[in-house]
Amino acid sequence: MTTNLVTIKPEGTLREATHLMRLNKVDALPVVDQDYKLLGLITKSHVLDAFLNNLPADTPVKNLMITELFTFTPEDDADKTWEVPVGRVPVVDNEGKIIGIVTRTDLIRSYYKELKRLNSILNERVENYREALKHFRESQYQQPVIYKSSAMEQVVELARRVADIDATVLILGESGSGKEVIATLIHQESRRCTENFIKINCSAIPENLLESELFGYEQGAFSGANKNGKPGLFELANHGTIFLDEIGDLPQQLQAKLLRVLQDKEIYRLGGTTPRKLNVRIIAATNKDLAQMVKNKTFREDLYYRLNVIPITIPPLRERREDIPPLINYFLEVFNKKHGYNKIFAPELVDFLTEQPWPGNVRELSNTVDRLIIISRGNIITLEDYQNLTAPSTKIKENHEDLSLARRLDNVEKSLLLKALETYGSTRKAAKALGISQASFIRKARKHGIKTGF
Ligand SMILES: Nc1ncnc2c1ncn2[C@@H]1O[C@H](COP(=O)(O)OP(=O)(O)OP(=O)(O)O)[C@@H](O)[C@H]1O
Repeated sequence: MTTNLVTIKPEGTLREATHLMRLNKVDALPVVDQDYKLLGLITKSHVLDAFLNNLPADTPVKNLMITELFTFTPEDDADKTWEVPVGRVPVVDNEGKIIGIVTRTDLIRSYYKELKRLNSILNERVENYREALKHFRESQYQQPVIYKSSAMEQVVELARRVADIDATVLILGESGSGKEVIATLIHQESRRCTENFIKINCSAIPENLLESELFGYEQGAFSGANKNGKPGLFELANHGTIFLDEIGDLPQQLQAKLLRVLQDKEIYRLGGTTPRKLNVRIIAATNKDLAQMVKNKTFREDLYYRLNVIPITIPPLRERREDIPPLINYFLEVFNKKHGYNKIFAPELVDFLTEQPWPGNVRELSNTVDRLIIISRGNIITLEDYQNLTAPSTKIKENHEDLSLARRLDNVEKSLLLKALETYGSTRKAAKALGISQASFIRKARKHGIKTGF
């Protein structure tokens, strides 16, 4: 309601009323006595009628005002304004004194304000749900943890034990050894399992986008940003778990921010000044030697200790070869279903893969099973199928007596480079797996005509 009232006394004249209405841009004036008791109301149409009827300008308003008024008390619901047949309703206290006036314009203005406020809350909510749903769908495909070795049994047992202690977990292990699988297990076995499990690969997102991805941004934080602002992954993980994969690749500036989140349990969106309280369980993972990175000063020591509350180390597959046969069976089931086959491994191939030093990790084994299902002709996948897959060029050429040792070594080198690149997806990781520098990997790849993107 409007409390800043312009009123007129009953003795006030038509001239004064016209002047007051024009000056204050109002369409009506409450007529009050010296104690501000409401006596009546004079409106623009009364004034117009008076002049049309040639009433003199000094006629007192008490002669024209309406006295049969709709009024409200301060406790009345403003919505009642829509129920009365007039556009403005004076508000009076229990002594009959006027304390304000409610007009339909007032109502529309306040509805408009409220609508804008609700709209922005709604937009923020919708954005939150949309993002959460996206991540939820991505994590829909849940898979079991397959193992037989006692080494993995210990890992799984520890993961289950810490699942319900809300402490931060740091999972260490080579690339493709199953760190994400264990992180998922921890979330699923924890009290937070009905909430979001948000995964983020810190090395997969460009450094300049990572901060807004993690912490979100307020509206207008930067050009090109969503105009309603955007929640970060931490907010989406609220009450649930966030899995920070490849934490060793987190840029230094964000290491400081993450440390603050861990300490204060709140975040600031980019461009924001109000903190948002968070209740998120953090699981981090890396294939890097974080302790060494701390020594080299490329990873903050304080953050390392905050993350390393419960370390879980996953041994590489070559150190737990008993897991290979059940993993093969599991991947056969998955990929047979995917490709519509019903193939099996010949027992000697399973023995061969279990006995020979397996060069990769679980991811490579999974890729190998997938490809063997696709390329093998029969329903039984044989050792020969595997040899054809892993070193086709060397195998064929071995039959040619005229190949020199240098050529043969070249062929082996080429197929190793190709396989590493295919398995690890980047020259950096492939080079690391082969124990050579990235520059040397790229040089060798060029020599063999392998495209690396450089
Ligand atoms: N014990 C397991 N049982 C079933 N599948 C597994 C197991 N371990 C790993 N995998 C599968 O192997 C692949 C690699 O596992 P995962 O992504 O968990 O490895 P990672 O250590 O997180 O890898 P990166 O360091 O590259 O992120 C995935 O497809 C995963 O489903």
